[in-house]
Amino acid sequence: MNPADRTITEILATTKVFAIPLHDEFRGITVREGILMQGPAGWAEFAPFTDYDDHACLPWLQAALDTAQNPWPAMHRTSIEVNTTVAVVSPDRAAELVAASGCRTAKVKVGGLDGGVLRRGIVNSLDADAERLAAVRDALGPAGKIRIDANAGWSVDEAVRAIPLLDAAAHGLEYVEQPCAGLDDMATVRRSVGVPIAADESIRRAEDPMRVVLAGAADLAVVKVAPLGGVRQALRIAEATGLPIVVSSAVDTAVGLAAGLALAGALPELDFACGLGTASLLAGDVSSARQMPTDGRLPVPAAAPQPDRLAEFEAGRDRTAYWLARLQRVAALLPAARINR
Ligand SMILES: O=C(O)CCC(=O)c1ccccc1C(=O)O
Ligand SMILES: [Mg+2]
Repeated sequence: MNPADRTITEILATTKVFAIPLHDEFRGITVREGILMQGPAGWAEFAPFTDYDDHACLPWLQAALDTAQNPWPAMHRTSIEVNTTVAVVSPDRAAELVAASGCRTAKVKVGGLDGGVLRRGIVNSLDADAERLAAVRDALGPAGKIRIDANAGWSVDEAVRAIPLLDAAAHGLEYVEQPCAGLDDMATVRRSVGVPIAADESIRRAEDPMRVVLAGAADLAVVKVAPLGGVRQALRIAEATGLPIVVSSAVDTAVGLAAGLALAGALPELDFACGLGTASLLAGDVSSARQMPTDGRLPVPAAAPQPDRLAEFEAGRDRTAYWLARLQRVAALLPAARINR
């Protein structure tokens, strides 16, 4: 075994499986689960959603191994402005969460769905979305910014109808994240509405993120460390798009959020608040060094924190077995040159 492969084997032997309850259901989940692992550069998180197949989990593992093995790249700033993230909750709850966050930007889930799962019946939920947005505007005040995320839940017609309506309800939207699934549909919506469009799933699940740019599908790119294969890889992709970047979390623990903050810190330009204010979605965390925004900002970390609270959130026997088996299957997919030379 060469030294790099030996380190990978050693890192994969340090795994701890966590399970943390969420305050409100998000993306159809109520408990966030995943694996932490430790390498020479520190702790790293591997927590692909359970609906991802093994192949789709590969970049998530490469990202974790990269974090465990290598220090962050050079930083261009010391703190990051973040949005608070509002799940599909009641208007009162949305206002309460936004007010408590201290953030000046809120990202609100819309489209009657909360995550990548398509759920039709948008006609019934549009009113609820509008009411939630009005409540968030009240809580933020006129100077605050509101962005919405439809998680690809709309057809072109639905998006073109919903966006002006929600823009009015929010008294102005900063942008709409992933209104539709397809690149051509995104481009059509982008040409048809007066609100900027951000691509998330179109970047994160794509074979080639550059197709978003070629299709004219977005004004901004949402970039997440884990699905793009690590901080360095995400940095390369972000720069290649030439678009303004919003670094976002996958509802990570303090360990995963540190990698997102490192990416945000390393970007040469960063003009929009990032989606890294997600710690408050979790009912607890693996580390006492939680990434909770102060005045809407988070510090850029020197390294991922120690998971000194892990014992409180250690997963049970069955879920631990599930995650370790999953990790083993995904590790077997690592490029051969890296694992058994
Ligand atoms: O961007 C944010 O504010 C939080 C991250 C977020 O919304 C998210 C978290 C997990 C999975 C998907 C998404 C998403 O942006 O669609
Ligand atoms: Mg999104």
